[in-house]
Amino acid sequence: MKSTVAVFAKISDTHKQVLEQYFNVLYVNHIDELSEEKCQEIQGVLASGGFTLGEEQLAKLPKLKAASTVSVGYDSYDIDALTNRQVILTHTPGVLDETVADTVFALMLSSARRVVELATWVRSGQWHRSLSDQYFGRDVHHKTIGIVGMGRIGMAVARRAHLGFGMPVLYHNRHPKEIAQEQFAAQLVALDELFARADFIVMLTPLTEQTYHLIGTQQFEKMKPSAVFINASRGDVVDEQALIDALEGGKIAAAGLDVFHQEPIDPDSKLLSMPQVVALPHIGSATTQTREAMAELAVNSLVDALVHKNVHHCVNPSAWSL
Ligand SMILES: NC(=O)C1=CN([C@@H]2O[C@H](COP(=O)(O)OP(=O)(O)OC[C@H]3O[C@@H](n4cnc5c(N)ncnc54)[C@H](OP(=O)(O)O)[C@@H]3O)[C@@H](O)[C@H]2O)C=CC1
Ligand SMILES: O=CC(=O)O
Repeated sequence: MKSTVAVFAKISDTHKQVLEQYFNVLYVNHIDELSEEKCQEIQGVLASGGFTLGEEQLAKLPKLKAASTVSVGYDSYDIDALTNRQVILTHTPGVLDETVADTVFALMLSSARRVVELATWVRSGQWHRSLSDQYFGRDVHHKTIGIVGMGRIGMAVARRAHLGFGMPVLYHNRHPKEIAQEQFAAQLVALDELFARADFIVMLTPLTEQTYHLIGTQQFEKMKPSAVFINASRGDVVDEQALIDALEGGKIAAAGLDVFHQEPIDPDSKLLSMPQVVALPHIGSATTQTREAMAELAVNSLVDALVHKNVHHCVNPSAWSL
């Protein structure tokens, strides 16, 4: 008999067909849409990053064995609660690295060269003569990049920076990443040193108890006034009010942000009124190809876990009991 899975993520018909081959599939927007009876049947969940799965939701899903998120970050999933309940969580590392690195470079280039600000200026009919120096931007090539979180995506950013843009690479991790040293001459430095030396600072750590508000006033105070801050990790890795203060006070030159404390961001946020801020709606991995590859991986991991009793890309393998 087929087991039942609930799908909270938006997936294509191809991926729906794969799931339907193996499972009774319930497509839902929110867990509250499911009757108590239906919840009792659910053994698997497929959801997006940002989906909340903790004690409260687990209490409603007594038969849950596996959850699969169409994201690499899993900070909205309570791993201890899942592991205590012997529910495995799988995610989608690797397949999105190059696309997210492209987004990071889009943020670096657009905030340094004032692309959004000046494109808006052209559209509003203000381009009457050649540009005066008050609108000039800053170079990206050959400037120093500082990557906080030299993991899979950090490496893809470092490759672009080193090979494509001739940028010296600094990074900060808890552990040295020798391959980054060998391939990109990347130098491991303390967080404060990275903030003091880099012209472009790129946040790429996961959000954890350790990285919550890792960046605040103390780090922004260390930055060069000409430096640009990029966040493509999670909003809460940064104290957002401290970032606003640093931008307003001219302590840093600009920011390129794909992630925020609150998503979607409040349209009245001060960040959105600052011309030196480029704000994107959390689109790091949002290309058709990459989102398809992520969904495929997430669907296959769920099938593997529940049907073939194999576990791939699991963040809590100690929960494995299937
Ligand atoms: N904007 C977007 O759309 C996207 C955002 N993301 C975000 O990017 C994050 C990174 O993804 P990915 O590169 O695959 O993850 P990885 O696990 O490969 O890399 C994370 C890196 O962060 C470092 N790190 C972890 N904790 C700390 C800490 N306390 N201090 C300093 N460094 C730390 C790790 O090194 P070490 O263990 O040595 O400290 C590791 O090198 C995701 O978790 C997600 O939040 C991912 C995809 C898209
Ligand atoms: O933010 C996106 C992810 O994959 O994590």
